[in-house]
Amino acid sequence: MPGRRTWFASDSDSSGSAADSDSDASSAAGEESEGNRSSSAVAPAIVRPEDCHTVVVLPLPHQPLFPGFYMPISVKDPKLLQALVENQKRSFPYAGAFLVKNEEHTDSNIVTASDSKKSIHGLKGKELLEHLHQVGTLAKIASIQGDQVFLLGHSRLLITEMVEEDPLTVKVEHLKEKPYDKDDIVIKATSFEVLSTLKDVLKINPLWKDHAQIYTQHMGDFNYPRLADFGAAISVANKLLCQEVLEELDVSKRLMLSLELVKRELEITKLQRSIAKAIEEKITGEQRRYLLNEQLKAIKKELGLETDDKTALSEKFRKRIESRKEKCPSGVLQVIEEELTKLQLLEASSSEFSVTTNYLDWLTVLPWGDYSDENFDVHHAQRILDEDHYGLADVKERILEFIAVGKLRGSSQGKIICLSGPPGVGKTSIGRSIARALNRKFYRFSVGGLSDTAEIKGHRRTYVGAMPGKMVQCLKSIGTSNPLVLIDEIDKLGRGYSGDPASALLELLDPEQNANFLDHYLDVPIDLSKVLFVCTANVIEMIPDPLLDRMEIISIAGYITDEKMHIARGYLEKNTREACGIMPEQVEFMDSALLALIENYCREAGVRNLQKQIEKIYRKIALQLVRRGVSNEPTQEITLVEASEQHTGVDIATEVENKSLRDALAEDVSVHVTQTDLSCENINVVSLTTKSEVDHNINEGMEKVMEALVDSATEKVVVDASNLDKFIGKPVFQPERLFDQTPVGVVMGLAWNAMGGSTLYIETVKVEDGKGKVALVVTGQLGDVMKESAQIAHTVCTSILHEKEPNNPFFMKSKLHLHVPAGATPKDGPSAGCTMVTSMLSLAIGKPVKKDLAMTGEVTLTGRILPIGGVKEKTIAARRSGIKTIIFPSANRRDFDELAPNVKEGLEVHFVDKYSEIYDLAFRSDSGTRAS
Ligand SMILES: Nc1ncnc2c1ncn2[C@@H]1O[C@H](COP(=O)(O)OP(=O)(O)OP(=O)(O)O)[C@@H](O)[C@H]1O
Repeated sequence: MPGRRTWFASDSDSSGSAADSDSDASSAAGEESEGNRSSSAVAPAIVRPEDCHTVVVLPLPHQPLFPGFYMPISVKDPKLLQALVENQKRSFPYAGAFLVKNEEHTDSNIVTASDSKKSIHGLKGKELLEHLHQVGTLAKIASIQGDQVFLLGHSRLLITEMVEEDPLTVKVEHLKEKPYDKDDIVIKATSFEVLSTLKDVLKINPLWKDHAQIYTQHMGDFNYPRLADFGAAISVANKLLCQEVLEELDVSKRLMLSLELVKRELEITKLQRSIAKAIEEKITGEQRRYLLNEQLKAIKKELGLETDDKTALSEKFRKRIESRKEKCPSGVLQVIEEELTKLQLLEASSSEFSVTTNYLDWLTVLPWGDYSDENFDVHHAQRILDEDHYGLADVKERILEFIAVGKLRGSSQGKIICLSGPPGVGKTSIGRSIARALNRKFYRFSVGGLSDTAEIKGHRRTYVGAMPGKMVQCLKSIGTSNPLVLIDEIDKLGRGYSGDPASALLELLDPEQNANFLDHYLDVPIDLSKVLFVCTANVIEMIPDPLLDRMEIISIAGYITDEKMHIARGYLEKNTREACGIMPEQVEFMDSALLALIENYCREAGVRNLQKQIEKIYRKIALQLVRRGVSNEPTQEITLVEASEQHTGVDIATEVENKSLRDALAEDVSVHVTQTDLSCENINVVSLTTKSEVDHNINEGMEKVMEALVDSATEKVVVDASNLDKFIGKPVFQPERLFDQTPVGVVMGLAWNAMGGSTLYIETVKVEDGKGKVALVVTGQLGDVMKESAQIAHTVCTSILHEKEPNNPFFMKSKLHLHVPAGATPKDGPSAGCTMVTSMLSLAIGKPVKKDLAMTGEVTLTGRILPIGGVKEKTIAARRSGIKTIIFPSANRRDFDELAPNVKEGLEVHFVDKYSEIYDLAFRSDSGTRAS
C-alpha cells in the first residue's frame, strides 16, 4: 500500500532537493553516531534542521512520518500550501509533520486520504492542534507539485506552543533518543528478533528488500534506533502503535514496540500470501479442467467415440425421421432438411440454436403418417359399449350407426360427435369407450374457460418459451395420427382477449379445413382429418353456432331411478368395492339401501354423486373391517404370525394389543361375541392369525372364546335402508311433493336446466279485491321472460274465464300474487306459461286441479300452447315426484315418443294445442284425450 505508506526515494531524485535530502539524511545519521558531522555537508545558505524551532504544521492522516522515509501528502488547505511554497523559496524547506489523533471525530471521517484532509482542513489553530499528536517529525519538503508535497522525515519534534493560527505554526523542541548501552543483551536480542522477523517479511514480500537497501543508502548502516524506526515504518498494522514508536525515546522499548509491529506485519503478509495462493489455485484448477475437457473431447472425436453437439443432435433428428420418411409429407421433410442445415451454421451457445433445436425436436417427434388399425367391428363395439355403460340404448345405437358407416366407407372421418347432457351422465366415459371400441388412442383436453387461441393454435416461434398448441401436443404424447380426441366442456369456451378461441376450434374441428391444420409454432400443415373429435357439453345452446352447425349432437338426458339402480348395482358398486379392496363376501349392499340412496340422497340426473356416496359407504366399510382386524393382505398375516412366534408361551392377554379384546378375554367375552352392532369395533382379529399360538397357550375354555371371536370377525357388513344414515348421514333431499292433493290456486309445473329436470309448484293467492284493484304481483326470483309469461298468463286466464264462466268477475276486481318456490333459486323461461294460467284459473273458479297432475308448455296471448325443451328430463322428474298425468304441448309428441318405454311406463300423457284443452283436463276429470 504505497499510497498510505511512507515512500523511499529511489536514489538522489536527480533534483536539487533530492541532493539536499541526501545530505540531510547523512547529517541526521551523523547526529546520532558521530556528533554534528553532517553540518559541514550542508550548504551554508540553507538553514540547518537543528535550527528550526518554529515550523508550519502538516497534519498526517494515516501514519506518522519516520526519519529517513519519504512520504507524499496532498495539501488541500491553500494557505498552508502557500506557506510551504514560500518556506521552500526562502531556503527554509521544513515543516512539522504530526499525526492526527485517532479520535471519533477524525476517525469516522478519515476514510480516504482526501476525506481525512477535508475534515482536518476544516479545523484551524487551537482546534487543529488539539487533534494532533504532540510528537511528530521535522520534515524536509523535498518537492511540491500542485498540491502534492513530498516530505522526507528528518528528526523527532515535540510541540511546545502555538505561534500562529492559520496556517498553524508551532514552536518545537527537537527530541533525541535516550543514551543506551550498545552491548545491552536485551537490546541486542530484541534487535536480532526484529531483524530475523524482517528477514522473514522480506522473504515473503520482496518489495521491502529494495526499501531496506535504499534506507541504508540514505541513513548509513542500521543502528538500533533506526532498526526500530524501519520496522515501524514498513508496517501497516496499527498507526497508534507506530506513533508510540515515534514517541518512544528509550531505544530498548522502541525496539520492543517495533518488534510487535513487525510480527503483526509478518502475519498479515502470510495471510495475504495464502489468500493469493488459494485464489490462484482456484483459477488454475478451473483452467486445467477446461483444458482437460477440451482435450478429452478432441481425443473422443479423433477416436470416433463422440461427435460434437451439433452433429450428435442432427444425427438424432435424422434418425427419428428416417423411419417415417416414406409417410412424412414432402413439405415437412424439406423444412426439416432446411432446419438441419441451419443448425450446422449456428453457434451452439446462441439462442437461435436452442430455438432451432426445439423446433426440430417437435417436427421430428410427431407421428407423421402413423395410424393405429381401426376396428369397425360393430359387434365388438357393442360389447365394449355395453361392458362400460348401462342403458343409453339410443346413444349406443347412434355410435354403432356411426361405426357401421365407417366400416362401409373404410374410414370414420368427417364427423364431430357432441355428447350433451347434465353432469355425471357419462359423457366423458362414453368418449373413452368409443375410443376403445374403435381401437383408437384416447386423448382428452378441456376447453372450459379457455380464452387464448394460442392454446389451440400454438405460439409463434419468435416468442420466448413458445409452445405448439394442444393438438400438436396431443399427437406427440399419443404417437398416432388418428386418435379419438375428447374436447370437454365445449359450451364453456371462454371469450378470447387475443383472438377468438371458437374460430380457432372451428379450424381444428371442421373436416373441410382440418386436413391442412396450421399450428403457429410448427408452421407446416398437419393432417387432422383422420382424428375423431368427440365434444361434450352440458347445454348445447351455449355452443357457438358455427361449431354447433358442424356437430352431430347426441343428447344424454339423465337417468331414472330404475336406470340408476342398474348402474349402481352393475357398475358403480362393483368398481368401488374392488377399488377399496373389499371382497364380495365381506359386504352385503341391499337393494333397499341402493334405492334409498338414489331417492333420498342422489336425485340429480347424473350418477357422479351416486358414485361419490357409494365410495363414501365403502370407505366406511373398509375402516370397519380394518378396525376389526380383517385383512386381505397375506403379508400382514405373516407379520402377525411371526410376532406371535417370538412370544410363544406368553400369556394371551399380552399377545393382544387391543384393549377391548383384552377386556373381553378377561371379563365377560360373550357380551362382545353376540353383539350384532355393525361397527364391531371391540373385536380384535389379531387372534385369527395367532390362533395356533393360542391353542398352545390357553386352556379349552379360552379356545372356544377365540372361535366365537373369529366367527364374529368374519361376519358380513350389511348396508340396508335402515342403517344407511350411519354411513352417509341424514338424507339431503326432502320429498319434492309438498302436497298430496294440491290446494286451490296451486299447480305443479315441470322445469329443467343443465343439472336435469325437476318439478316446481306455482302458487297464486288473492291479496285484495274491489273495483279498480286489478293487479298481479310476481315473486320467486323470476327472470324477464318468466315475468312476461306471468303477464300473458294473467291476460289469457281473464279471457278463458270469460269464455268458461261469463258471470265470474274474479279477474275484474282482484289483486293477485303469484309465487314460484323455491324463492332462492333463479328461474326463467316461458315453459311455465300454461301452469300459471291454470294456477290463476283454479283460484278464480275455486277448484283444485286434478290429483297427481303436472304440466308444461308456453302459452301465447291467444291461448295456443307452444313446444318446450327437455321432455325427457321433465318426464323423469315427474315420475320421481309420483305424478300420474302429464300435459305436454302437441309439438313435443315426437320427443316423447322417442323416449325409452321404461321412462314412459305408467304415465298418462296428454298433448294439447290450445289452453282450453288443458282447462278440461285439469278441472274436469271425466274429459281429455289420452295419448299414451
Ligand atoms: N350408463 C352408465 N353406466 C355405467 N356408468 C356410468 C353410466 N353413466 C355414467 N357412469 C359413470 O359415472 C361417472 C361420471 O361420468 P362422466 O365423468 O363421464 O360424466 P360426464 O357426463 O362427463 O360429466 P361432466 O359433464 O361433469 O364432465 C363415471 O364414472 C361413469 O363411468
